[in-house]
Amino acid sequence: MIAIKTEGLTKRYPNGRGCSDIHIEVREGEAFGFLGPNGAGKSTCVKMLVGLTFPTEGRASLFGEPIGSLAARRMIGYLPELYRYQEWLTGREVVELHARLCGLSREEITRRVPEMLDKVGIGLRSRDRVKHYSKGMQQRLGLACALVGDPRILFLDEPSSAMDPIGRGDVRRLMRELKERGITIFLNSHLMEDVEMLCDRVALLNDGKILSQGTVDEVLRKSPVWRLRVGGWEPRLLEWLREETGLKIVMSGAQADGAAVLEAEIVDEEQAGWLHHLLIEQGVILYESARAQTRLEEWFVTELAGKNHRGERA
Ligand SMILES: Nc1ncnc2c1ncn2[C@@H]1O[C@H](COP(=O)(O)OP(=O)(O)OP(=O)(O)O)[C@@H](O)[C@H]1O
Repeated sequence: MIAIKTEGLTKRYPNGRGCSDIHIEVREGEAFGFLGPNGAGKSTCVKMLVGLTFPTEGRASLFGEPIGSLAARRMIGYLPELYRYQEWLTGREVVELHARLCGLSREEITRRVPEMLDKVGIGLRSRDRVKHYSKGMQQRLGLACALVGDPRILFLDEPSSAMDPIGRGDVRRLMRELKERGITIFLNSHLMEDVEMLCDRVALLNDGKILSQGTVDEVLRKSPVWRLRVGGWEPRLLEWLREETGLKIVMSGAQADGAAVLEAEIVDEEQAGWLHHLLIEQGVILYESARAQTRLEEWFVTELAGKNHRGERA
């Protein structure tokens, strides 16, 4: 079932910025990574999907319900990029308020609010006022608010931007758990590792438009480069190996004690076997050998190379 569908979704602000002609489909239970440089239009698109701002053209739906409708809004949980909660309330009161807005019954509120506060790791501080919370705690509070209504679709705009590495790890685990429960996740993030680990598919936005989209597996195509960490290396071997194998081999790191890292472009596995055989025959010690993988970060940088990032320009 399609959870999120957009057709030519466009928002043009009076200054001409925003995003345009966005076509995406996210299936139920999928995690979708929405990526792009600063100012690309990611938050604008999310704000339309959650019904906070209106499209100037195009349309979109959540499980078939038009965005902005009550039926669509009932299905979502949203952690905004710039979250601010009522400083004079306690954390618990803020989540209770969100639970009431979601229409939860008194019994559900009594059960779910403390459960969500514990889940995001602020249960012990839930009776403190928000003004005494750190930025990371406020972001955790925002996650509790997004989750309290038990949403079918979760929109997370930079969910761990204010958190320390421990907090980021907590959010990563939480997102994985939610995905395992079948919740559809739409994630805006600059943390490529998180996107790579969680998302099934990604779209890359630049200058308000989708530049590229596909499954994470497609994007992280296997690279032809093998990386070998070796010991007992002698510089004379490099030229000899190139001649024996006919492969393009470079040394990406060599030390006086014979430790070195080689990178070889290998198309088929026979060549890999031959290279490893020759190295061992020459008395080289193989500590590690693996095919290098393109990381999402490299994909992001490569796709955007030479492109204009209008959103960031004055
Ligand atoms: N309310 C607004 N009025 C006018 N222009 C806006 C408004 N909100 C955003 N913009 C502009 O629209 C473009 C897209 O902004 P948006 O916040 O959607 O980008 P983003 O991809 O979420 O960026 P970031 O990664 O920095 O959060 C930017 O050029 C921004 O300056």
